[in-house]
Amino acid sequence: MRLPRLKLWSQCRHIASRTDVTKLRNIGIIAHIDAGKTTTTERMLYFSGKTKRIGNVDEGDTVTDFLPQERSRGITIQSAAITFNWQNSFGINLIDTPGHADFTFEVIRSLKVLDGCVTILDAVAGVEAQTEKVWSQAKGIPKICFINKMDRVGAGFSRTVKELIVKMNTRVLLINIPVFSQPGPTMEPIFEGVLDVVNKTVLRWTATDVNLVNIEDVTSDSPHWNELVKLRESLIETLSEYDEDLVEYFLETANGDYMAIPAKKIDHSVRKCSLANFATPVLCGASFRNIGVQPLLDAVIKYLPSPVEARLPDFNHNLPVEVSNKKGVVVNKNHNLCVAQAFKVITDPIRGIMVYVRVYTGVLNSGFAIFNSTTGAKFKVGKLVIMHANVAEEVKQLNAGEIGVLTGSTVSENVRTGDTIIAHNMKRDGLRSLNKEKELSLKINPIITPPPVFSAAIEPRTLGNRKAMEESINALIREDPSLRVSVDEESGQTLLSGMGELHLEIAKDRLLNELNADVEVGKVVVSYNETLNVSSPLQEHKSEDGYHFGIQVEPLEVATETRNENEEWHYLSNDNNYLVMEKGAHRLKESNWPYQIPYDSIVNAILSSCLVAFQRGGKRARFPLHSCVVRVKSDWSIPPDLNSVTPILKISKSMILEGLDKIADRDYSILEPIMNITVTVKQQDMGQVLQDLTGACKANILSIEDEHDVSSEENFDLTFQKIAEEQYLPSDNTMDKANISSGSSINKIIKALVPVGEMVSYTSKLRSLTQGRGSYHMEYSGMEKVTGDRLPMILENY
Ligand SMILES: Nc1nc2c(ncn2[C@@H]2O[C@H](COP(=O)(O)OP(=O)(O)OP(=O)(O)O)[C@@H](O)[C@H]2O)c(=O)[nH]1
Repeated sequence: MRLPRLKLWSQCRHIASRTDVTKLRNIGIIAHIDAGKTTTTERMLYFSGKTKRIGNVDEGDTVTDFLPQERSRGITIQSAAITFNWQNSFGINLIDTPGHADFTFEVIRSLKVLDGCVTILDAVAGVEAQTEKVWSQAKGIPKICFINKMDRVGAGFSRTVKELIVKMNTRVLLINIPVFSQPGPTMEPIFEGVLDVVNKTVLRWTATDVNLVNIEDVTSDSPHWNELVKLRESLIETLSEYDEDLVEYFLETANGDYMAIPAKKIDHSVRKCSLANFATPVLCGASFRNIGVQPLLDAVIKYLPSPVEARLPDFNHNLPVEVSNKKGVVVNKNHNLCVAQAFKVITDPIRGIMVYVRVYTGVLNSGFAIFNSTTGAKFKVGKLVIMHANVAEEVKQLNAGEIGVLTGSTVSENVRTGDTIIAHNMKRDGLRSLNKEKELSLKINPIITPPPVFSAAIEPRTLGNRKAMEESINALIREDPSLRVSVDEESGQTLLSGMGELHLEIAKDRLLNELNADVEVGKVVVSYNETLNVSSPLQEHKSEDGYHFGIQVEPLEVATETRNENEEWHYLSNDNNYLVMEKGAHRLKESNWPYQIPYDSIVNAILSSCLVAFQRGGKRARFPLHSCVVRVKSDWSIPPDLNSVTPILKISKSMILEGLDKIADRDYSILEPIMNITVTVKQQDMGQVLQDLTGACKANILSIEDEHDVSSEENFDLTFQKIAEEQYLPSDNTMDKANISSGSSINKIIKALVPVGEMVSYTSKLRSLTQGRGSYHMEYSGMEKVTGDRLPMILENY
């Protein structure tokens, strides 16, 4: 046996090359609440040399959770983007996302611009509900799994891996597994390091210096040898299912010896499988104890894609896209075209509005003219910066693949979350030389926001404060488009709506304490909607001065049933409403356009009318309309010399409203948000919790399972069940001992569908029902029509 050696896992001193796109990784950290995302991010920043001390969530001094509300509550609310370096000249742009379901939108918009993900799992809790959700949202993005909290009593590495295979339907590649020391026969094993399957070493972290790692080669006389042989065999067998080159090497060069394949060869093969989403590399550690984070960073570089290997965004036009290591992504064969997407807006107290963008192709230069193809705005970009947590580095340009920030007064009115921006790489005012029809109208498909489920009324304390209140609400919404504001036409009341109670609570907190708004916030109520049961009669408008429109309002399900390729569907808002333009003669719009006003402007004008009309609400209780469609018949026309969209706006708005008025009251239905809830309780509390769910909460119980029991999985796929059974996994010694010694009962998981209105303040209710032993996770499932005795109850309360 060779003697162990000490490695100083020195902090990265190299400056990443900003021009070599193959050395860039844009990654996100995703997981269930409290899995350890922020703790892991803090360690990554420290080990990369970006910070000089390690911040802790529990002490409220982390770099990425810098909002006062994040620090005081110990949770992530906003995703934070940070840039740091690792290994020889690699740059990592990392986004730490929130785990709470109320902030799902933050995760969705981050995933849109990321090329790879690190999924963090809590080794005790296993694969939790929100992890399943974000995993499915990150479909198609290569992922690495980090099984964290291996130091906790009850940690189960293999049990968690098994859940991962069955619940996420993925093969796994065990890159390292936990190593424990056993202080005494009756004592708990202590997690101290990992067995590195690829490099055939054991890594032990020293308690005295977090940067020092004790590395021991595993040779045939080592106690870890037998385990390593089994793990290597299993790893190579899984890789061989995808990678024929490895099979060839294994048979011909390594002579069928699993231990003879060099680490480089295996890493290359793992990368192939990971990029193809064939399997998920799995590592483990305990970030809080600084164990396992450096190998995780190595894995990010080795197994996750660079921007040229990543999937491309969905563009609205089918333009040719070429990808090469040297030139990166080139759209429409135009090397001068820069396309970027804004994915996050924040208001910094010193720098003002900051817009985070991901550049997909070309170069974004400071001081150059930019075209926002989503809104049609043209402006000059001010300063460009790269964010290192809350420290900004000013740069002259952002290259393809990079994530950076636009600042300056011009960006605040001109860019919102989700907008596509176009620029010329070389010329300050080069927009005119770009192709108008194809390049300047190129859009990355927008980020769809989920609908809000709760609202609260907001009133200024004094009448003179209304303007200041509106400005503060606008600032809040600019940062978080999953918050929504609406004004009731009749009462003039302003309603702020959000994704959950916590979401609104944080919004209220920020409004009062950060933006110093002098407002009164009402109690939280459910965001009900209304929908149509029947279509409106066809409304026709024909005037001598050349306007002709045929407009009809329909329930979404009616429009979906008859949907065909002669229709153009435009998504309206998160209320699941659409505008359908029947194509007809206007299909020839590009080659033979008879009007002065461009087609897109006409559509945008009608979209605005739809929004206003749907927001006015239905006839039952004036709740905003949901799942409705405005259909514009194909034979519409406008005066050819018309140069303003105002008349189109006016005509279409009044036609939609007339159509809605002609539908009888009884043909409107109230819709309520239905939530998917997962409650985790001890066996002894289950009866009471179930009784409350089915009784007071009107829940529809979907299933009751033992925690970690994957045999009754809903998405149960026999192939992956078999893969899980065949996967070689070491025994979970801490978990078994923990269960035997504490005799703790297994948790039960109740899954149900519940109307959101019955879940207000459920956190405190569950706490009292279970003496604080229960927990739950809730997310939006969909809207359902309210029937029976719930209907008069809802109408009475409004
Ligand atoms: N024992 C142990 N505790 C850990 C470990 N990593 C994180 N924690 C603790 O777990 C709790 C949650 O950690 P966070 O890093 O805030 O988790 P998160 O996933 O970022 O949480 P949200 O952002 O709110 O979703 C904190 O109390 C951490 O100290 C670990 O490796 N071992």
